[in-house]
Amino acid sequence: MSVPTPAADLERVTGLLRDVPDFPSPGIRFWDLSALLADGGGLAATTRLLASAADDADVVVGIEARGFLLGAAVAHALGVGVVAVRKQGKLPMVAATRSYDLEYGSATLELPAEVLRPGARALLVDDVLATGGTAAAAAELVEGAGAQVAAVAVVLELPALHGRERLDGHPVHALLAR
Ligand SMILES: O=P(O)(O)OC[C@H]1O[C@H](OP(=O)(O)OP(=O)(O)O)[C@H](O)[C@@H]1O
Ligand SMILES: Nc1ncnc2[nH]cnc12
Repeated sequence: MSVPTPAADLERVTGLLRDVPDFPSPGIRFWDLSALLADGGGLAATTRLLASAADDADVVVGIEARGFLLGAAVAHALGVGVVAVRKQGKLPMVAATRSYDLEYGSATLELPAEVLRPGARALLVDDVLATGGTAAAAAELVEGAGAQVAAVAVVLELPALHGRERLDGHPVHALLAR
């Protein structure tokens, strides 16, 4: 069977994206990838499209929690490993910590110690880029460890929240914008 075209992949991703009003708080339009991740063809299409953001990356960094699912799939597709950037308090050995605000609260991310090689080209993967607080914190953690951000790849960008502007010119590869 032939590999679907990027246009066919994008159509499949678009058709499986859901939005939910007033979650997790009133006024937030929440983009839910559950149906996309649960669909084998949809997950494969998403993985191919995200992996094309930086096919020369030598590690993927997946951001908790939804970025873990996508990050591991993208890493497997690229034949590289995945580093899980976690919410505070989950890792036994921590290289560095960054706090940030997002659309509906604040959070703290941690990079595991001794797994990101200095000089590595890291592809950051997450589901949504909204205010950019999460991706910017992850990028700072990566760079603080002496690695480079090859690109930030997300399924969905919310351009009204200007997340891209917080990413210091790092290439952003968003499959869709809403
Ligand atoms: O661009 P930002 O405004 O920072 O928002 C984007 C982040 O928000 C969501 O994660 P959330 O913190 O809700 O965590 P979860 O994936 O663990 O549910 C999403 O998965 C991104 O990581
Ligand atoms: N509106 C939204 N939908 C899903 N994830 C998000 N992360 C931040 N804002 C979001």
